[in-house]
Amino acid sequence: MGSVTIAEMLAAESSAMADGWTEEQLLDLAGERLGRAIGRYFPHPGTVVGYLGKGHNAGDTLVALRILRDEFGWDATIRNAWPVHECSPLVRKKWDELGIDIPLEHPPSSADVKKPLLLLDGLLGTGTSGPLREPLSSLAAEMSSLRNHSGARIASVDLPSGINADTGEISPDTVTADITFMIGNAKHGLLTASASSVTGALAVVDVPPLAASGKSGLGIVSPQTLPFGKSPRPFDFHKGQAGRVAILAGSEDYTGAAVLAATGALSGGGGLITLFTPRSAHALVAARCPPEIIVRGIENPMEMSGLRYDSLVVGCGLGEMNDTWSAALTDLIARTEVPTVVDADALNHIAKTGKTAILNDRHILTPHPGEFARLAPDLTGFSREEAVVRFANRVSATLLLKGSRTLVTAANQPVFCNSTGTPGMATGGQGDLLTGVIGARLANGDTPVQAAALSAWLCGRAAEIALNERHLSEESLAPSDVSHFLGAAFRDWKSADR
Ligand SMILES: NC(=O)C1=CN([C@@H]2O[C@H](COP(=O)(O)OP(=O)(O)OC[C@H]3O[C@@H](n4cnc5c(N)ncnc54)[C@H](OP(=O)(O)O)[C@@H]3O)[C@@H](O)[C@H]2O)[C@@H](O)CC1
Ligand SMILES: Nc1ncnc2c1ncn2[C@@H]1O[C@H](COP(=O)(O)OP(=O)(O)O)[C@@H](O)[C@H]1O
Repeated sequence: MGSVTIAEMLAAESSAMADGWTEEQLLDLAGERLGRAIGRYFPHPGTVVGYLGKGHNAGDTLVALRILRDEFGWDATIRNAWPVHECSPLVRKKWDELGIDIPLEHPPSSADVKKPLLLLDGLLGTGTSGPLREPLSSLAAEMSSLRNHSGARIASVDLPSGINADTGEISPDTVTADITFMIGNAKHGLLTASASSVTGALAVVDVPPLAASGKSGLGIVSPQTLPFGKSPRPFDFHKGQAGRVAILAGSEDYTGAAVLAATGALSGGGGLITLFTPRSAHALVAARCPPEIIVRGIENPMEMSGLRYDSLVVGCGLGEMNDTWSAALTDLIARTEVPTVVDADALNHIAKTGKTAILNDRHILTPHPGEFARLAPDLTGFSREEAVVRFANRVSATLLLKGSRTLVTAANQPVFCNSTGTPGMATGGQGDLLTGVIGARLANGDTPVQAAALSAWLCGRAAEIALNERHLSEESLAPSDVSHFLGAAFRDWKSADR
């Protein structure tokens, strides 16, 4: 499903109203679902402060505050830009229903509130016109200061106040959110690369009467919008059906990359995982691998030919290769008959040898921006969205371009933006784990685009869940922590609980 423009969102609202929905029913439904989505995302209740403008975005926020207080145990309070009598009639009604008579007159003092402190940005929604004006810009600055100096987190309602939700253009005072809960549909401008610095992670709050399919070629990876990967395994399922994953990874210098890829394949649902690694690294890799992984030391990747597997993963931690390994790796990638994830040093190998002609629709390429620039130096002047489309069409492969807003596409397909993840993932090894998860999903029969999109979502979600553990922080989060929470991420995908 493509993301929507504001005009398409308003058309969806008109169509819902033509079907008999009232404005208030839509706002109540949106606000209640929003409140529950926030309550699940921030599972430890503390103090939540709703920052209110005067439009319906404030109305959604008021309803969500009620849900967070009554169903999730948060202390709820309000900071308002305008006196209640200047707000829209529906906002006044929702304010009454919340029953908070006295809003905060000063910024919440982090010393006096129950922690954690969560700020809901309900200053502006789709009724935004131009850059933030007073009194909203002062409240936006206050939120920013609380985030930067007092450990507050910010959840934006529908969009970060100050952004243009059609173009992604950011005005100077735009609120910087940790996560943005988009009401009903993903908003086109919020998926653009420039917007990710203020939206944070993204979530879609499912509001069925407002669901619309936009004309944009940009979609979002979320359980609300993608209809696969939700069914339980059949009761008589066996490991052969979960698939055999073969991984060619590691070297004396990079043993961990191989271990993480294998761990990703295991936690991602692979049935039988065999890790092939240079013989010189075998003892070290085997000692660090989970016991479920079969580890084979090889002298030459040609030893893998003729073996039976359902997906192949190549590249993590292979390092610099001699001529024999280079030639064999090219051969393995070119001749593969199963879906094959090409990552890290295998991508560098293709860039160095210029052999992009060996790529086809069986390949899933997973470059980070540096690797992508090496593969496609001529595309550096294009936006990320434009560059992935051009490159995927050029090589006919599936492409996952990593980043805070990871993109997934394939030849002649829409571009999907991942919605999960956190800056805590900026640590070496997160990509190796992801590669292994993709290998497992492919072995389970997902299409290349499904496997890449779901795996990016799962790794990002697992990282978010890990950060709710009190002993972890953005600074301390490691790929091995993320792997521990892949199971919880699968549960959230299946139940669309994020
Ligand atoms: N669409 C749907 O189906 C549903 C939508 N829903 C929700 O409603 C939200 C949209 O609500 P909305 O239309 O009331 O607009 P919203 O942004 O809250 O306020 C606009 C007010 O702000 C002001 N203002 C504008 N720009 C400004 C600026 N730069 N700086 C300062 N002030 C500025 C402007 O005041 P004015 O300038 O006109 O005096 C205007 O009065 C939407 O995002 C979603 O959350 C849900 O309830 C479910 C159904
Ligand atoms: N700020 C961020 N927000 C969300 N995801 C991130 C962020 N930074 C990194 N990631 C994710 O972490 C992974 C890093 O991969 P990569 O750079 O290949 O690491 P490595 O090669 O060291 O394993 C990618 O999946 C990327 O999308």
